[in-house]
Amino acid sequence: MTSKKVVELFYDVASPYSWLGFEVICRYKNMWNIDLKFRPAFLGAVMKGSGNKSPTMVQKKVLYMDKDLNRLRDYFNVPMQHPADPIGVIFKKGSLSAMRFLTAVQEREGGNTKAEQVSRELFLRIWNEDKDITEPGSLSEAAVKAGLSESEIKELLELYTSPKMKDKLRSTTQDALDYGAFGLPLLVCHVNSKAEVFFGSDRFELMAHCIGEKWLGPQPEK
Ligand SMILES: N[C@@H](CCC(=O)N[C@@H](CS)C(=O)NCC(=O)O)C(=O)O
Repeated sequence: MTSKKVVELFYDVASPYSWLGFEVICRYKNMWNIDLKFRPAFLGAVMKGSGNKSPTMVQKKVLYMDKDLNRLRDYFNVPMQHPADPIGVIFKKGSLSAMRFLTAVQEREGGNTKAEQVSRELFLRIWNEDKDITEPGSLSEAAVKAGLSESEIKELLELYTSPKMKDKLRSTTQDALDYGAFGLPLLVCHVNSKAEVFFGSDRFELMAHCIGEKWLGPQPEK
């Protein structure tokens, strides 16, 4: 049996395209011979660190993205709805607490299962239910829906604001920048000791080609 290729997914729940990339790679994680590693990162710091500017600074990009995301919702079968105030949600409230919380979930678990469930609940809160993701009560609601126990959640609420989790999120974000990130999602495939880096949720076909796997579209089981 050939060894599994490591694929890292850098994502932020404030990024709708990250949600699309996240759901697609989750659908393929057991179909492809890959070892998927979630890398919760902070988009604001990726933008700043790379000298990029948010696409929302350009009115025509905003109008295009609005249409693009509506089309992609059906194509990817991801239940995305725009929040009433996207700028307030993404920039004023932001995702720093949520990404620290996810960092803590992953650190505590040492694996992917709970991180996957809590990530999905946070994506749903912001991009489907138009609900807060900044307050401890909101993070805890997402964790309850993801099936975490009361005692796990209590521990996570103590852990996520710790210097250790802040440093961990910072270093993951730095890893993304070191791979050349200027936005998210970022997929990094390790092939023959080389890192192949893909930006966006629209590069899976090429990525599959590079790792020698078959691309069956964003809904492979349909
Ligand atoms: N074409 C990509 C676009 C991804 C994208 O626009 N991501 C945003 C965050 S939601 C970003 O980081 N943009 C930076 C840029 O476009 O320079 C896709 O379909 O996934």
